[in-house]
Amino acid sequence: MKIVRDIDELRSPIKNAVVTIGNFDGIHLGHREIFRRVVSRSRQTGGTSVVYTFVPHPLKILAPDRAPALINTYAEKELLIEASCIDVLICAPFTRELADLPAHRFVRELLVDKVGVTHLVVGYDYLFGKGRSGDIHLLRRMGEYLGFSVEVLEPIATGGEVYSSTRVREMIRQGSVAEVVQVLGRHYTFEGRVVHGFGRGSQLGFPTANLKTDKELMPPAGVYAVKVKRGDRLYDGVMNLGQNPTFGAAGYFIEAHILDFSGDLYGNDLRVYFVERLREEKRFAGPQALREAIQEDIRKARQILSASKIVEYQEYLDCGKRAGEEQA
Ligand SMILES: Cc1cc2nc3c(=O)[nH]c(=O)nc-3n(C[C@H](O)[C@H](O)[C@H](O)COP(=O)(O)O)c2cc1C
Ligand SMILES: Nc1ncnc2c1ncn2[C@@H]1O[C@H](COP(=O)(O)OP(=O)(O)O)[C@@H](O)[C@H]1O
Repeated sequence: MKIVRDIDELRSPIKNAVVTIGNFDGIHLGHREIFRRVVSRSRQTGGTSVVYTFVPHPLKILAPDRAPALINTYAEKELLIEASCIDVLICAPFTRELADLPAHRFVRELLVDKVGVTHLVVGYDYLFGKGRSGDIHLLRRMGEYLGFSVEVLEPIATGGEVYSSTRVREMIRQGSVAEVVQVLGRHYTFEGRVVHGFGRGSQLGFPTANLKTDKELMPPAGVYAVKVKRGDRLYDGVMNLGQNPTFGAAGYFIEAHILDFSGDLYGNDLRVYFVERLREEKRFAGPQALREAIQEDIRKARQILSASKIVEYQEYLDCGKRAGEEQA
């Protein structure tokens, strides 16, 4: 996948560009259906599939107070879009000037003149341009005289509820990490680097890798059954998010105990996949009561994890095979 970080890098329009535009935070199953349409159309017409998105998320510039915690880091978003078999990702800087560009100028000057759109795929409620005044009617009208077609996707739902980034955020905030798989099509995950904690874990008998991450949206405090990826290996684990109230600690810690593992992890990058929430974080009477609770957490986690298979980014990266299926 080619990544364009500045629209002016595009010296000439992209050949037969089949484009979708949006923020795509979460890359949930609704987003993936949009990408699937873009890829399938570009393959039918010998064109180029293009995702046009913005960095940072527009609300971080326009209304930082209302900007939500992002589901994906920008690095994860790139990986997931690549894994959706897109040819070109435009990650354009979102600036005040861009926000002030009237919708019709955005279409003519950027989408048509710069990107070279021939077919545009958008969701039913897509709004864009200054004051969000551009909508699918404007796109269709402009498409007629500027020579591109517009495909509008109806809302895609599961269990009577439309897939949306807002719904994913609500589920994660509630700790519904098992249920969110139905909306994301994969497990909720983040990456972190192992840093030093207080050195209590080993004394407890359960050393924990304390993680530092730039992930914005995390599930609430509590204990979770997780899978932990280190290099190419995937381990079962238990994770605690919270303040470690048993030790009266102040702060917020993200820590994983990896089952059946011993070794030094400091400085390693680990990717954690949330599989199921086990319980709330509690204040125990002392280390012995906490130790017993962790033993019970591990027992439950083993049961859950032995029966669960996680879906990883790499498993989406099957573009050649999917192209074959579509032709068949
Ligand atoms: C599975 C698991 C469950 C935990 N549950 C709690 C809890 O309910 N309450 C609490 O105070 N600490 C809990 N902890 C966190 C321990 O207090 C923490 O791992 C210990 O203080 C080690 O901290 P350190 O990494 O800074 O040395 C849990 C840890 C694990 C691995
Ligand atoms: N099974 C394991 N799971 C997590 N970390 C482990 C494990 N075995 C060894 N370690 C190592 O032990 C360290 C954690 O020990 P701990 O006593 O909890 O110290 P800290 O307070 O620095 O986290 C981890 O960062 C890692 O390097």
